[in-house]
Amino acid sequence: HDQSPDRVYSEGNVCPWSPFRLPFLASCLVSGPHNPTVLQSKLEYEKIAATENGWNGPYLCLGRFCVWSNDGYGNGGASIVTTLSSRDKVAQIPNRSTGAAHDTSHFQAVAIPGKGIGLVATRLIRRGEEITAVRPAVVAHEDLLDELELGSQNALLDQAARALPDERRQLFLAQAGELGGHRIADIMFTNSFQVSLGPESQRHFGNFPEVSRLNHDCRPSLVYYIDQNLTHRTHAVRDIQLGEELTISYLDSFRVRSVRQARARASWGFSCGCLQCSLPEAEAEASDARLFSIYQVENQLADLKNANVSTSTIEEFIALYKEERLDHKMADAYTLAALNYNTFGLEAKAKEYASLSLEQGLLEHGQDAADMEAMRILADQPRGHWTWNTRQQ
Ligand SMILES: C[S@@+](CC[C@H](N)C(=O)[O-])C[C@H]1O[C@@H](n2cnc3c(N)ncnc32)[C@H](O)[C@@H]1O
Repeated sequence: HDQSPDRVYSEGNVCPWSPFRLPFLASCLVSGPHNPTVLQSKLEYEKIAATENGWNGPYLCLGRFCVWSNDGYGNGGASIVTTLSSRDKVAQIPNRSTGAAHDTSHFQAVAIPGKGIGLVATRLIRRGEEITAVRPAVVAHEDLLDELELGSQNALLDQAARALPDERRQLFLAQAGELGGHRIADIMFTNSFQVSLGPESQRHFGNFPEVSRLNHDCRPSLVYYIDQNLTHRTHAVRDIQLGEELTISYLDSFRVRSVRQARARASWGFSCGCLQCSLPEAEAEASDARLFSIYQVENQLADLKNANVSTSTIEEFIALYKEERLDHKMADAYTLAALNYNTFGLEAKAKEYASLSLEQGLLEHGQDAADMEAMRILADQPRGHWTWNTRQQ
């Protein structure tokens, strides 16, 4: 079976169901009866078919999931495969957000030995710079995988790709696939990020073609988060030299090397050869041991009443993070340090680490992150925070 993008795209085995989109595929105008939707009533259809903030559709519904698309959304259009309630959430997001222009002048895509294509810096990039800010091309509800059989999942994803404007669809189809099989599903699984539209029941996969060329490193040069407007933002977490690769971490950075490598193989089909994974055996063992120590000390510090904690525990904790080169994970470490210093009534230290947490947190999580408010109080008025002087030195 030929799975080339062109073939999959032109198969036309699923026709747009919505009257808004019928002219979209010429073959569908003359094809036989095709109504795969499970919507029960005309009323239900009319409710669902209304255009919301540029979201047109549904083009196809299977189970409780439908496909909608919006040509004016974000970076050249997007399709969503989701439920009606999640569609409503997406429709509340403005089509464009400030600062979400995609400036590519500071990096370029090149072949990287053993990694396919990757992005490298075309100038010195300073820590803290925003590198990309892009909206998704395709967003798909995670529950598709549990609730629909494979053929239906693929039909919805095909329809989502088909409903994208031409240029956006070409960019989407140009992404790497690693796992083989159905081409669009492969693209989604190889290149997607977890996107939440609220509670767990609204977890989605988000595909952002402009950042799909970022390869993995266990100690990456960029951090990313996806904000409430579904904008995927990356920032440099350290200075990046001209010609150096821009990377993100696909994996849990706190796992030992063997686990990280097994997960990279299982999910993306590569053996991680990053600097941290390529350490000589003795150093790799020392790195694994440090990660275990971080886990233990973190548990101690998270209990703000733990009597065994001293200021040297906090110092040791921060030193372990730095030695382990966890530049991209410092926000939570600084938060814990600030809170613990405050429990000892050490005002200057509490302020210092709260400020560091705020600065790093903006890069890692954005300004809406959960701990930001507590850190703002601590950076400004440590004595006004409930943790002030609650523990004896
Ligand atoms: C999201 S894509 C990244 C861009 C991809 N290299 C490309 O050519 O489009 C993920 C795929 O890139 C490759 N990749 C990413 N990081 C890698 C690494 N550290 N070492 C080897 N291959 C890597 C794997 O093939 C993986 O499935």
